[in-house]
Amino acid sequence: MVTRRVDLRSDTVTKPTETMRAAMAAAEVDDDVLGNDPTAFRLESEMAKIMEKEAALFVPSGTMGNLISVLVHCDIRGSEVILGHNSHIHIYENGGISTIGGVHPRTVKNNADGTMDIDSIEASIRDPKGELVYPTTRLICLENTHGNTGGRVLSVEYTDRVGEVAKKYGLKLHIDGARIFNAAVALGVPVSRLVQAADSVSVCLSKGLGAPVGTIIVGSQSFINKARRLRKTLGGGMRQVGVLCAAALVAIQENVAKLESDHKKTKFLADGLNKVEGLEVDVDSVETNMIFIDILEHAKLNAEKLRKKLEEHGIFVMQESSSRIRIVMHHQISFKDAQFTLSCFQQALGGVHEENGN
Ligand SMILES: Cc1ncc(COP(=O)(O)O)c(C=O)c1O
Ligand SMILES: C[C@@H](O)[C@H](N)C(=O)O
Repeated sequence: MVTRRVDLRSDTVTKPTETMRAAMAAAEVDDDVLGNDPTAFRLESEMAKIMEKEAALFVPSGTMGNLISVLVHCDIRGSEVILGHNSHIHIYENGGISTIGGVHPRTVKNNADGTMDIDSIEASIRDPKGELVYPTTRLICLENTHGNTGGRVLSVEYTDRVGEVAKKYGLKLHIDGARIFNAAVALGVPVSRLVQAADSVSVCLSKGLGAPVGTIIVGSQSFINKARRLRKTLGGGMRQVGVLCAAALVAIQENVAKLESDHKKTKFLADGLNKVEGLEVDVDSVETNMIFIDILEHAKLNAEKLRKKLEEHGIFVMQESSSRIRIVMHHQISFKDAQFTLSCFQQALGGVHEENGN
């Protein structure tokens, strides 16, 4: 009977801490549709201040945060958004910006580091001379950290340069900042500086920050006023939402400081896994809390069998393909859990290969 559970499927799996549960139970609440739930107001004010934007809005999920942000910026029919071909908005949000919002996606190739080449972004902006036939480019979306490239960090300089392109062509810039705090901690910069060029940011509270639910979108007061109305249209207006916001306030107070340790545990595990027989990890690309593990041809087990074998020991990972597994670290994984996880991989696959072996 396995008693230990090491859940590395995602940083979305964390459970509310005791302090979060106490804060939820004691939360001061009111109807957030009819006015302002006082705890929601506190959270929104706190996040607007941290991100150095005029205003903020609590929404139920990162998907809704991105959808609302894109739809506010692209509120005219025939709008087009430039985004990464490997971005969360393009791949994991059911095409909501198009199916619900009628916004046309124009994808630009994501590089291995999560960026899109600036000249490719610029070349993808529609020429106004063709407005009779072309969609109209209105928005550029970045994602920081970038999930599908393994939690890669976009730099301040890169973000500022994309912001300059947006300004040059009269476009808006949205950042899917589901893990923006991980990026800021990895860079050692204030999160407000990292998003300075953005007109809007969607910040997940329910990922590395460890809140049970929710996302905050930040931007100008005018943007947030429109976002609040769209949130209601989408059914995201909630009543005594302070119960959830109270946990998010605790998450911000307690867990931002733990992100650096999450990254260290991730790096330790990546280093160790790269030495396991039959596995390959691009350790240099591990910058935050994610690891993509490639299962080599000659490995004793394929991804499916390895995932099942690990589950026998209470270790849960995300299978990305027949030959790739993803691990996401979070504050409820201890360093000992990371060591235990490594030993289970070693045991399942037959030990450690030489440093520069297969
Ligand atoms: C980069 C990124 N953006 C957005 C989301 C959507 O967040 P949610 O699952 O809360 O809808 C996720 C989900 O984990 C994500 O990884
Ligand atoms: C899979 C994806 O939707 C989720 N955001 C995660 O990273 O776990």
